[in-house]
Amino acid sequence: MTAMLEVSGLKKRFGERLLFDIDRLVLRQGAAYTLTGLNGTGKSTLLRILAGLEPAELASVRFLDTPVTLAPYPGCLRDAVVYVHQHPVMFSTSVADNIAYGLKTRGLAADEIARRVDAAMEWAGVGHLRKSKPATLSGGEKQRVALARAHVLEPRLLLLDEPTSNLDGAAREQVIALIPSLVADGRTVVMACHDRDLISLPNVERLKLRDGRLQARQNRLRKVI
Ligand SMILES: Nc1ncnc2c1ncn2[C@@H]1O[C@H](COP(=O)(O)OP(=O)(O)OP(=O)(O)O)[C@@H](O)[C@H]1O
Repeated sequence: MTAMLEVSGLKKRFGERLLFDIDRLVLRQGAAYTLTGLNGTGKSTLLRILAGLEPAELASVRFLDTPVTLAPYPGCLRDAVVYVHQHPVMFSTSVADNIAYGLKTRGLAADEIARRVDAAMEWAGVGHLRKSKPATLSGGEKQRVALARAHVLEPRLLLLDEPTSNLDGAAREQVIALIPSLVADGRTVVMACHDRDLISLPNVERLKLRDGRLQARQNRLRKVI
């Protein structure tokens, strides 16, 4: 499978503290990964670095085999990588407006935006919330709207920070059920999480941050990368 993102020599420090030192990380096209590790090991920080939102020391970064910089990504890649925050911030207008926002900033035609927003809301099961104010949504509904808002942009790489945290029961299951379809169409998905059900989803590989290093686990094989 072709590499989507290849990062070498990634070090993150906060002041004197070296949070992690990753020799090499390769995320393949159309692959899904969970990023696990104890609290404070740096999962959110790593996602933010990969999203181009947080500076770090990097020896090299390649996106679809082209050398790029992170923080910031070049303009052409800003649309290709989407980060979904653990507690998504939304405009106080309506659910539909929030999902449409990114498409409007890209200058798409109004009928194309309407078509894509409808499809994304249906995909996430939030069509009935079209006119609702985000402040009135439950945690599970808000997370599904955030996923619809990311999905509608058709990113190549999706970085999800604890997509099921603070959810339980049906709300959690509804979010988990959306993940496999995100990987369709050759997208790459990385989810920082502690959720056993996400970790054990079929065809999801596990990246684990431990003692400042990143370990890749595939089935019973484990190697330090
Ligand atoms: N801006 C910052 N300045 C200094 N330290 C920071 C900063 N941001 C994060 N840290 C520290 O870096 C460490 C990693 O934080 P991060 O949120 O990435 O961990 P995490 O693995 O996602 O944790 P959790 O599972 O609790 O969400 C923490 O000890 C945190 O306090």
